[in-house]
Amino acid sequence: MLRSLFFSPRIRRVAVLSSPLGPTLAMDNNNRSRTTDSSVQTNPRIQKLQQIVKTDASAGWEESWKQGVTPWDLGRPTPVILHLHHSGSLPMGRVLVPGCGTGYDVVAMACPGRYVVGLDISEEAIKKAKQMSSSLPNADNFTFIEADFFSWRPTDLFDLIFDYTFFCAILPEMRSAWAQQIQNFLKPDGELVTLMFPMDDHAGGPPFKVSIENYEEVLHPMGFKAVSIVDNELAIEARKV
Ligand SMILES: C[S@@+](CC[C@H](N)C(=O)[O-])C[C@H]1O[C@@H](n2cnc3c(N)ncnc32)[C@H](O)[C@@H]1O
Repeated sequence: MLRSLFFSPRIRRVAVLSSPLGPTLAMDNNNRSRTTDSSVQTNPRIQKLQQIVKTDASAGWEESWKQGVTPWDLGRPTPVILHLHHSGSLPMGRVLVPGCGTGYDVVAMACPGRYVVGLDISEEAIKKAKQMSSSLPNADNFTFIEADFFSWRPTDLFDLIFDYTFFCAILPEMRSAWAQQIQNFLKPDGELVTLMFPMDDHAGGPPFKVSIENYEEVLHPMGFKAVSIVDNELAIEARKV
């Protein structure tokens, strides 16, 4: 485990889970990550994604879904989300998953008492998410919405936002706007849980490299403080950067 931090309950909380230290990843005392892992840069499917998305960030995502270039898609819920759900560690109420993709995590967290909204800019992604989930027994506990996270206006605020591979998918210059929307969408005592990936040294994206400092830089001005930063022991092998 890296560290756990607790702050006054009056301060908006953010729970951050980082990927575990991979064999080539080192963290110094300031938690700055250094790694020589180049898997993100050398993965041909990620290179293809970057070619598609760099032409036009919004149309590019739709195109990547249409072409089936979705190297991030696990085909199942994120293991740590299942663990947090089954161990009763997630808040009930309303949950938002921005950039939800096929929506496995949306479905995994949805239950009586917890209504989950999956949001994605891609029509094709939302179509796939609905196809995957419409006949599930908990279908009344979630919904999928096609919208741009940066211009969307929800009718009700959220108790929890779960961000996984969305922060790293957007252009780094959009990160302040991301934090502003997180602030806009959460209830005053709401929580953000985000899995930090990829914590490496590569250039370009998506996925763009992230660090704890990158999150703090945009979330601190919004009044967020980390309450917990822990290794994600359940990260799948390819995401251990
Ligand atoms: C790297 S994928 C992650 C998908 C999902 N979170 C997962 O882990 O399987 C990023 C997703 O964000 C969506 N996206 C990109 N920009 C967006 C935006 N401005 N608003 C909403 N969704 C967006 C893309 O269509 C894509 O499905």
